[in-house]
Amino acid sequence: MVAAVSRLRTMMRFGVHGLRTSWVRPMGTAARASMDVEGWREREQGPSVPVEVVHSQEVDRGVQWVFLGCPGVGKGTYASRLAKLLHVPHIAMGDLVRREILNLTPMAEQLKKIMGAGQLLPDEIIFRLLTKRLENGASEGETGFILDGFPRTVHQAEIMDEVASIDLVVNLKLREDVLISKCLGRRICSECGGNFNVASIDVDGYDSVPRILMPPLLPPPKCASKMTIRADDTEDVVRARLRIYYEESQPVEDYYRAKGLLLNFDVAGGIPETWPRLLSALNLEDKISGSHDSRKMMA
Ligand SMILES: Nc1ncnc2c1ncn2[C@@H]1O[C@H](COP(=O)(O)OP(=O)(O)O)[C@@H](O)[C@H]1O
Repeated sequence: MVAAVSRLRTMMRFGVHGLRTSWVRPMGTAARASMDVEGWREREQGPSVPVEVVHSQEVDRGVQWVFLGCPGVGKGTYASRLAKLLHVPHIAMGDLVRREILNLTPMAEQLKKIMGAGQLLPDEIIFRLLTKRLENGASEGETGFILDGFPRTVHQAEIMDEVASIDLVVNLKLREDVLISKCLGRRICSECGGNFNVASIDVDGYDSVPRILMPPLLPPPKCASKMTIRADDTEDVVRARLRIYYEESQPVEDYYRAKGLLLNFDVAGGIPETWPRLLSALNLEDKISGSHDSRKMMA
């Protein structure tokens, strides 16, 4: 992990000092917003010191997994539970960006606008936020991660491959009508940050597609009056995010499939049914059966 962070930081420095095309994708695709990152660069880059790769070999590290899947599929729900179970951090790219916006950094308004339109942020911003998060984690002894929301493009996946070795990619799947309902039902507690969902999903199956039943995940009374809705969870923006997912992120599935790392998993119900099925698909049932944690994670 320390080596991965050092490599990422080294690549970023090369990027900043002239070899930028090696990792910053040209702007201007339909999905990618362009923004002025000069101010960001100056503030974030810090002094240009040589980076030493501290560990050449990593032993006994935690898992290095990636969660893929459309908006609303439940990446955060399941990645966070698995991260707890496997004692690694859950690193959600969207949360890192939202935190940056809350910190009122000089870039906040631009970030907000791009996110609000459902577009992808420039790679430079994403890599800087991720590097910073991984560096902080490495300094606290973190040795693995479950990434959620990164990589979102083949280019990001290629860069990731150069800095860390991904063990497994879990690709969550759910039909589109349900994804939209789930995004529109999403609520976040402004105080504790807890994620809830007011959508009550019960859609008939057809042909070989099974019926899908997902009860709402309602907040406890202490959070009920503090529910907020993400600015990008409106129907138009959710549809735009889905389009961008199909265009930019679905090829990432093919990328990892070709490497033999992709595990497809159908989310076909609420957490109590899906969580044990996911553990079984990951051969992790023995990690949890009968424990107190098991009951907590199914809620
Ligand atoms: N890897 C990334 N590359 C570019 N932009 C990103 C990335 N991850 C997150 N973002 C930005 O943050 C927004 C929210 O991300 P996230 O919370 O993961 O949403 P979702 O629920 O759509 O998976 C994205 O729509 C995009 O604007």
